Amino acid sequence: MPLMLTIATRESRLALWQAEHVQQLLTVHGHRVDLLGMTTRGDQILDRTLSKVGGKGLFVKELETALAEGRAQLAVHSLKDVPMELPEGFALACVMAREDPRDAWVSPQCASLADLSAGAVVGTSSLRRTVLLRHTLSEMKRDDVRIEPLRGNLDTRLRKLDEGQYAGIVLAAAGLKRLGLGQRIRHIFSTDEMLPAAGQGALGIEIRADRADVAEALAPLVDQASWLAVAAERAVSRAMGGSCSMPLAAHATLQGDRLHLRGAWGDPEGAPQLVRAEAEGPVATLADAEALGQRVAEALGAGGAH
Ligand SMILES: NCc1[nH]cc(CCC(=O)O)c1CC(=O)O
Repeated sequence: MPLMLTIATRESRLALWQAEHVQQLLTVHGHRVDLLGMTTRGDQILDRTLSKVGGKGLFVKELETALAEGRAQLAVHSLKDVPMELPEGFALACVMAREDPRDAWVSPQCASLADLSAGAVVGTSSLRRTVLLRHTLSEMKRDDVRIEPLRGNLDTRLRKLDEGQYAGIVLAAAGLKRLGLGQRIRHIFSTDEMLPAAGQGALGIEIRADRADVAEALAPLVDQASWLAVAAERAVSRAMGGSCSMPLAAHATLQGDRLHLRGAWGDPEGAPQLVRAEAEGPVATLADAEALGQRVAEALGAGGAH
């Protein structure tokens, strides 16, 4: 049955692209879809790293209020920014086909980390990227390179790079590609070089748990392979008490019916070594995928991650 739907969305260029993408797909399926743009606390606070001001929830709370009040029926999220546990009454109703999950190196001067001059500054605020970069730079004997905070939406981050505040920055390839900025990518880190964040590159759609009709409308947009992979990744974060204040990477790939999941953890204040773990097995359901995530989390914990 065709529905009249409103998508609550943040107003960054990336969030709007993502909301419009879902709007288009639902329109093709016969629904009438409007957008409701809103500013979240996470968009307003730009001077502190997210882990210090309350983490991922900052980007979704206002959107959830709009769902609760019936001003909107869907919220489209970068799954990476969605807390592991949704509040009572909300559900993740759809995970869509994943974009490139990897991290990208963006730099006007340096084709790769190897080109960085002595004492160069690299920008990122993600604890995960920080510990993975420190690990790689330490292996390259490049402890002179400094990693400094970089916040703001994609355009802001690129502007800060272009103003010369950083020699290079690390961003999700997915966001750059979605906004047609793929030509700014100098190098895409392989998942061996830099293990992605749980959910990176995947879009998730949140609804009110009591809206079975909306869930049904979203069913054609679901990509089950992507959902299995991100369910396993998010289970690693969840089992580790995850928030974005955790220097944790988790990435899964599906081959046939077998999911291969890798996790990595680093101590932001400690040695540049990483704790790594992986698991592999057949998955038919989200619960199977989550059990694999649980195993990797336990192995990371046994290896010293906390
Ligand atoms: N934390 C911000 C954020 N959330 C999702 C993306 C990229 C798109 C995605 O992962 O789907 C980004 C930007 C970035 O990390 O460079």
